[in-house]
Amino acid sequence: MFPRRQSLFERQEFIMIGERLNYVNTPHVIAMVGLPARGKTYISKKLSRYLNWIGINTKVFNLGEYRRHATTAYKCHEFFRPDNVEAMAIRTQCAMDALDDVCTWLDNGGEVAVFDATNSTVERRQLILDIVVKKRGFKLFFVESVCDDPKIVEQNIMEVKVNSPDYQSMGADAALRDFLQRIEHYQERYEPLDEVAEAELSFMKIFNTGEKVLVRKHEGHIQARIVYYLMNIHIIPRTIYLTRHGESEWNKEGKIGGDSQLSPNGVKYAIALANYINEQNIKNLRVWTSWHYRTIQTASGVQAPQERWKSLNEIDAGVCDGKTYAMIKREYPEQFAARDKDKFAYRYPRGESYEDLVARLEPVIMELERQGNVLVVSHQAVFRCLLAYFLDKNSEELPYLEVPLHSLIKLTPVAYGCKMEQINFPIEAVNTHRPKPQEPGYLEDRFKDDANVSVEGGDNMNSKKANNGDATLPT
Ligand SMILES: O=P(O)(O)OC[C@H]1O[C@@](CO)(OP(=O)(O)O)[C@@H](O)[C@@H]1O
Repeated sequence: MFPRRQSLFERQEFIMIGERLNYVNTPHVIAMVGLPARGKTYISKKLSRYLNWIGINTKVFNLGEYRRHATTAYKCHEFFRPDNVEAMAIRTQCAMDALDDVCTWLDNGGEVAVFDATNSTVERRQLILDIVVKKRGFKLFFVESVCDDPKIVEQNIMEVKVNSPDYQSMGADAALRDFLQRIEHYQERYEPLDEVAEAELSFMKIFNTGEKVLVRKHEGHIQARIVYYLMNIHIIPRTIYLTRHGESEWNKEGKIGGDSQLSPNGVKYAIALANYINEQNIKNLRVWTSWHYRTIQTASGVQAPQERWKSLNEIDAGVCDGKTYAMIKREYPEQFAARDKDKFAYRYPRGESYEDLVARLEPVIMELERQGNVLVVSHQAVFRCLLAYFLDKNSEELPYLEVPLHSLIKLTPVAYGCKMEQINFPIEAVNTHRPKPQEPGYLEDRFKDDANVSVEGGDNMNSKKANNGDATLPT
């Protein structure tokens, strides 16, 4: 019905699909290497979240969980002594079981399996190589985390290990002591990945959480992406602030897309936001906005260096740009129904899909990973994609995540994920969230018919008073 759009995004997606198809034929095992408390689980979970977000079906297999399932005898460091023959047999069996599950999962459509274990001896890595590559024909890439900074190791133990199921009924100090002894047992037999002795392996080594990185024999698109991603992440504490622009004139009218100005309430939000952020005195804050007028206007009072990102522009609604949902339903009923059926994959004619948007936002995520404190001022669909990355939401949930106007989202990295706080500013704004079909509100008047659309006031929109929330607003 609509002529095919020749955009950069389409070309990118074509390349990605091509590579994905190619890649699907050769599933990967990413095997972690390193002493306990070196951030292997952190890397595994984070990598898995990223790969799933870019559309590569990834799952983590954590050997500790297999061990806890197999026996309760691990509650003391003695279990991990290399000369504890009985325990060693259990540990080896657990590794075999986990690798079995890894292979079964990859046989059944999985694309990347992350094997989260110490894999700290040449012998164990050879075993993995035999099973994964020689017997099953999968690709194998090792990721070793090397850390000789006692402060980082102790911080890791206190943050995640003392609260692990291994130490449920033990005090923090006793757990720390026991865990340090456990590390010593591993240290006795630890053989770091060796370029010469293990010349046939593909791997990367990350020293002291990214201070230095060594990459050897990585091959193909997927390994290149993993290497690039892991080179960019850091663990320095920081906060990412996300906010949509203030309410725009088109938001009030229920129109999507465009480049309209802020409404009077939107201007109030811009002032309140700037006051709030400026009062916080956030260290080395950077501000990123899209190229749209409404985000630039919203961020204009924030005192910090500002950058404009075209990648942060709102989803391109193509032929539907400038229309209300009711108009789209009337003028393009098939398109409207198709979007409701699969909102993530649906691409607006001559526009974009949420899937396209994720691809467009990958460089933004990469740069956010590298940065310290950042305030991002962008749009509803863009933030759904970014939040799905940070909060590990799948592609079905993603297009329906709630990102109301006039609220500020604070994301702070914690142990294995992200803490999210939302500050709702008490400034009125329309509600632009369209619920899923069959959910309460789907058939609300504002989506049914546009006969009552008021160009001046947007009377058909459900005006929603933002709740007072936990905001401490400047006076
Ligand atoms: O994917 P849906 O739910 O339609 O939401 C995206 C829409 O949100 C809007 C508002 O309706 O974003 P925004 O105001 O943040 O720029 C539209 O411009 C955009 O098309």
